[in-house]
Amino acid sequence: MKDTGQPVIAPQAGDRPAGDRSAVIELRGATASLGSRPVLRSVDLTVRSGEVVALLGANGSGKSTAVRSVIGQVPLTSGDLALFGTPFRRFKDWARVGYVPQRTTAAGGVPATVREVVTAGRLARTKLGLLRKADRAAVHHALELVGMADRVKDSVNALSGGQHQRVLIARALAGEPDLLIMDEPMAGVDLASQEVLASALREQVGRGATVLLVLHELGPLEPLIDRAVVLRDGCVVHDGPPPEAVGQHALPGHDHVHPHADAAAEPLRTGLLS
Ligand SMILES: Nc1ncnc2c1ncn2[C@@H]1O[C@H](COP(=O)(O)OP(=O)(O)OP(=O)(O)O)[C@@H](O)[C@H]1O
Repeated sequence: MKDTGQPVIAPQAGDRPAGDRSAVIELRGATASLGSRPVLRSVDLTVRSGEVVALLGANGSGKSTAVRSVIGQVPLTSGDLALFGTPFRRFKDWARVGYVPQRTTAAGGVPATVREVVTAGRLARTKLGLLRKADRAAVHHALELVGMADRVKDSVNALSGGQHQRVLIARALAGEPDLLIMDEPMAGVDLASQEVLASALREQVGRGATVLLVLHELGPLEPLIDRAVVLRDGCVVHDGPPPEAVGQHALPGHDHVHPHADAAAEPLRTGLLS
């Protein structure tokens, strides 16, 4: 196990045996286009039960498209996808999957409360949409995990960007997913929220969830990550141990323009894999 200088609270990546665990996500030769532009080019990506995999790459390399194809939002033009061993077209068990999309800066039009948003993440687990005691407990636990249990009655529009992101993550956690997919969960999130999210994720890993994360840097999640898959121009160029904490920024030719910077501001260059 790496000495990260951080307190060890829950299992770290190296603690979990690789074994021959079953594939939770299996993408084989996946090709996808957006408009006329090929965005994924024969991507192979396998995530096994209990693994935490980071999907890395420069802006526009196809990371979001890859995860959106896994949840069926972007159709594959060729290749195969299976979830929990079931071919995608027959897969119905969406209650097992939690998804946190890439954060947008657009304010929501409907002023939902924190409780409403997080409860929405539990609906697929309920019977006929009726919340039982266990459902309410799962919603409360998810809110506690992200440190938002005292804000249940607040409108999500009243929250900071980091708090808003915590609520979206709580929504995904409320369903107690076996597979958690998050697209840049730390982007635009303040340091305090990043720490809260890292510990929430640690709890998920501790209970055996499988996790696929799109990241532009490993940051505080680094100790949890088993494997990194790096995309470049829609192709997998690395599938193996995660780059060292500063390694990805140190590699030659890296230049990542942060996607969430204020459009009017000078782009923040973090130097990620390109
Ligand atoms: N709706 C769309 N129509 C056409 N092209 C698109 C669309 N959405 C994304 N693209 C293009 O597809 C490519 C891959 O985009 P994608 O969002 O998957 O990359 P990414 O690696 O997640 O990038 P980022 O780090 O900026 O989020 C980019 O060149 C992008 O401009």
